[in-house]
Amino acid sequence: MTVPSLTESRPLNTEAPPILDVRGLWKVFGPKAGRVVGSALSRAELKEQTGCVAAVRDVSFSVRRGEVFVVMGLSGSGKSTLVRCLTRLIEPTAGEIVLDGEDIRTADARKLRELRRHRMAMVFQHFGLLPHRCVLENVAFGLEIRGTPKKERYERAREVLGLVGLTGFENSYPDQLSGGMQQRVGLARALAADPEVLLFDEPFSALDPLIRREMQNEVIRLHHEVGKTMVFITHDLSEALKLGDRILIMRDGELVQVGTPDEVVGAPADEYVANFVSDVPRSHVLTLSWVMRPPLDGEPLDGPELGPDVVIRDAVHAVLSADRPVRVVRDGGLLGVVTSAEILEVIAGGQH
Ligand SMILES: Nc1ncnc2c1ncn2[C@@H]1O[C@H](COP(=O)(O)OP(=O)(O)OP(=O)(O)O)[C@@H](O)[C@H]1O
Repeated sequence: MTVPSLTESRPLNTEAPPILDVRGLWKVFGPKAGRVVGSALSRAELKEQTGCVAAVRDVSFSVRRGEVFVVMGLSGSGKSTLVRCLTRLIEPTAGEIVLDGEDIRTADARKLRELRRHRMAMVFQHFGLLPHRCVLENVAFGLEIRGTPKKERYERAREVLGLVGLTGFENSYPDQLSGGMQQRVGLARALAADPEVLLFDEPFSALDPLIRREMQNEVIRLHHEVGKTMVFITHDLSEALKLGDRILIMRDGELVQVGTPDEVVGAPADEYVANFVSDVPRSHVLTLSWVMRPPLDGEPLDGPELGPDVVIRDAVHAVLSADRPVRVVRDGGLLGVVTSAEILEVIAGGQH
């Protein structure tokens, strides 16, 4: 598999308050859907006995402000349904959705429109651009609907086009642009409204691999630059590991695990996740905190220092070239030590 590039470890800000809280969310398609909520039957049994499909089953999670939160799972696992439920593009069958203190489930039509236009913008796989409008007008479209005066909305559109690297293409039409560029326009359009949360529904899966990687890097860069909260759907594990601060893994509508990339790879919740991550080179994802150990009696403690969030791959040279154990230190406190033995065990272990 493609190896995610995690040269810069990104310690998660666990202090950040949640911006989005989802509790006990269900979406059941089919007749008398409400009756299926709470059922312990498997998806297949439910389908057979009730004719209903439980696309999302009792899913709860919180997204922290400024986080890139990835929802990952195989086709049919319920990712799109889950994310569409967040803005009620699909009406949930049961559960709570709270955005920054506001209950989305009880929002009226006016509030919902405002929510979709201003607060949670979606970037779709198939761009959804207006073919007869130029790039500038496409990006300004959301602001136009919102009643923003022309001068102001064009100014904002130019600003976000600059952010996504499309300055100079304002007057082009969508069919004059490559897929990657069209998706940049989609991204700019979502950013133009300055939403609190950006939702991405498999935005890059129609792009060829090189462009896809370029767009992933673009998302990382934009995230550093604008610091937006992002909920990103993908079925691609390497994309999830590359982009996610945390990853929610779904199977058959259910949440299987939520964790940071190193948690998902280092401590898979079950066999399903373990199989998923079995091809990931552990040294590229696990951090020193996974391999450090307490110092032994008499072991020298004046070796070089590294932080616990440094990815093993990036620590290899420092650890192997040190003639003393590397001290793993946070805020001046010694957490443990790492020597060549621990590093080589991960590398020699290959996939395991
Ligand atoms: N409108 C609908 N009516 C009935 N069943 C539906 C409907 N929409 C989705 N489903 C079913 O719900 C389940 C979850 O679908 P969903 O599209 O959310 O999965 P996904 O993980 O996003 O898959 P993909 O990556 O293929 O889009 C699937 O079994 C799908 O067939």
